[in-house]
Amino acid sequence: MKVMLSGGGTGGHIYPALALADIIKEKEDDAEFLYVGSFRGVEKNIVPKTGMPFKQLHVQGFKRSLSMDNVKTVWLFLKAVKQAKKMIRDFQPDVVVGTGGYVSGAVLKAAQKLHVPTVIHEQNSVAGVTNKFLAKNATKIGIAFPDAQAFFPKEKTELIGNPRAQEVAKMQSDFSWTTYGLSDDKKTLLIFGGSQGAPAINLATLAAIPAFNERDYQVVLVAGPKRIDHFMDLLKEQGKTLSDHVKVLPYIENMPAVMQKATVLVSRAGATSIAELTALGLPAILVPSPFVTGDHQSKNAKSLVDAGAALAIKEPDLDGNSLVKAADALLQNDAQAAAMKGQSKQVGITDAGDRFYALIKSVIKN
Ligand SMILES: CC(=O)N[C@H]1[C@@H](OP(=O)(O)OP(=O)(O)OC[C@H]2O[C@@H](n3ccc(=O)[nH]c3=O)[C@H](O)[C@@H]2O)O[C@H](CO)[C@@H](O)[C@@H]1O
Repeated sequence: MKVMLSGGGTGGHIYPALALADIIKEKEDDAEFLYVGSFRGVEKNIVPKTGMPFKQLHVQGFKRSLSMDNVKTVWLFLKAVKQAKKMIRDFQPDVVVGTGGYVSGAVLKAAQKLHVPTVIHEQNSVAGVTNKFLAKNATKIGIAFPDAQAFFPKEKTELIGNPRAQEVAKMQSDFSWTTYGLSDDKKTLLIFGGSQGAPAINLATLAAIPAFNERDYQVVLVAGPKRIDHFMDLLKEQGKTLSDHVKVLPYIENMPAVMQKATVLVSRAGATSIAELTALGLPAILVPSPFVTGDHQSKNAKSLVDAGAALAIKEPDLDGNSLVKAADALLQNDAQAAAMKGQSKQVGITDAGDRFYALIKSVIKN
């Protein structure tokens, strides 16, 4: 099987594509892949490290206001479609899979024009702009939340979950907290704000540091590669220090392995993070980002809160006190954490990768 993958911009679009590739490789060891990403998104840092062949296109997003930049966006898009067509003719994929982000718009549009089967994956409960644009001509559409069905033609849409969930659920983690100078015998609160870190979560954690320094559980904040320096500057300015059991990191490469060893998670309500934490049944405190299309993170979070699988704190209500209160509620109350774990597992779709693979197989012409 020859599969062209495209998804870009943020980790939430990239990791599902990579998880799908791993599942295909497990089933067909002669499978071939080509990943097409953008020059701007984080895929340029993530994909080459996997050893997968990687090509890039220049694309950019639309501005919401009237702007000359939008003329450039259209011009870049048309140019990218042309270049993508050449990549498709050279690689001759059996199927082209798009997991969201502007670059996947150009790549799948090119495939649709060349009559190559296309499958799109929507990770959120609210469909993204690119997937809505591609849906009409897509061969099949895989969704991760039942609510997303409303955005797509019913006859070609299937609830498959997020393949990253299966990857995380199956992984045998040999990660040890000693990697970060912590103990494997203590409970650990892992805090991260999506793949890029979140200022509001970082600031609340900063305010909570004196309390966390006093707790008997460990705390790890992943501040984000571009945000950690600012966090450390503020920490110094405020005259605060980190105790031995509180750590701040820029990014965690092997997040699925690390998540397996966490006790409670504080996270944005990005689709991939949710797929991962429900696959593990990890009790979570979700802080939905208010800055995303259609407020989809609040809807993602609500579906978990309604199921008793997570707590949520709205960003305006998030501060040091509310963060510590929610963390204590789960880390100092084993019964509540255990109940949430059970509910979270109920929500997770841990065979999402197998379902995605079946969907891909169903569109390939023999
Ligand atoms: C701000 C924004 O537009 N966010 C969107 C983006 O999420 P974004 O990419 O920020 O977040 P997601 O929660 O979907 O995914 C984050 C991914 O990054 C990984 N990770 C994170 C931190 C780290 O240190 N290491 C690491 O590997 C997580 O394990 C996860 O796999 O795409 C998602 C999927 O369409 C959407 O639901 C989000 O609303």
